[in-house]
Amino acid sequence: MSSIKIECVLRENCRCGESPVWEEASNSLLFVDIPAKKVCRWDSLSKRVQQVTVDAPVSSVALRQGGGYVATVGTKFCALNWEDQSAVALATVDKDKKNNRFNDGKVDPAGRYFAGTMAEETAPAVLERHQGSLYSLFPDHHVEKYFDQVDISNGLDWSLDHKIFYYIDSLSYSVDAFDYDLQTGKISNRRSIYKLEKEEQIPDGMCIDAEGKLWVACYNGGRVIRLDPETGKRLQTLKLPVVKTTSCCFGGKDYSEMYVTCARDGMDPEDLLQQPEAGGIFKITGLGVKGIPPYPYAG
Ligand SMILES: O=C(O)[C@H](O)[C@@H](O)[C@H](O)[C@H](O)CO
Ligand SMILES: [Zn+2]
Repeated sequence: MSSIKIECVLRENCRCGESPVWEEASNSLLFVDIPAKKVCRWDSLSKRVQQVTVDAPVSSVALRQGGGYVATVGTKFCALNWEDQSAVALATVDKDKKNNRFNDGKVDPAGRYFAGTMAEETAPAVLERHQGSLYSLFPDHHVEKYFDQVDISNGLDWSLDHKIFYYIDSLSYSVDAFDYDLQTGKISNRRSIYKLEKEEQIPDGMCIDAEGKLWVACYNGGRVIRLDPETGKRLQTLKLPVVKTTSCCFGGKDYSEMYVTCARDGMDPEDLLQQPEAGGIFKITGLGVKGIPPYPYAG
């Protein structure tokens, strides 16, 4: 039995930290602060943070093949150039929905950038329902839409054999699976693989580990849970000293560490006193299981 250690490695005071992504080439963790319109890069060796500010809420960031990054900014899929701090639109979605923005996004094993949308929140988890959709940006920059009627498009990842796509629409309180066709990027046969228990609260970001199990950050639940998608059973619960845990990824040496983002927005002054690390970046070691490298966008 390994001994699990959970520490706040960066007190960043993110309003809503999200989309942690490990960049092996720079030993860095990328993440965003959605309402602060910031993409951050934390160098795990120097412990320094760099940031790029964009002109709209930025909900996800991903690596790009050939260098640089892609990000979802407002309702745009963008190419992000770190050196000149520019974000250039590659495609726009939900043009008829002025109150929408993108939320979580991630690249599939074939290099397509998947991301879903939602109506802007008036408070955490308070928003006009059924306004979101799930999309992907193909390497040739065309966009495909999968479905609409989404409340809060959130965590996503693919099984290790690339045959299943896992997806969370937060207000369904369910982790869902689809059959996945990697060749075409098509999804089918939606089903629920896990329903959250009441105390687990709202399912948010998610990632898969090298054993094919899913790790789901529970917003308001102050925890990350490990699920077996085959049996539908919860295998493990990691409790954090902050309640608004938003997402997780593996990183560090051989992807043996887990990084967790969280939010401050929606907390009252008393909560903030009790959770001074809210909005920080947490590192979890000693899990005894590794993750897999993130896939880069192929366009
Ligand atoms: O982190 C995200 O994915 C959203 O953008 C957040 O706003 C929370 O998920 C939401 O508030 C909880 O439901
Ligand atoms: Zn999220």
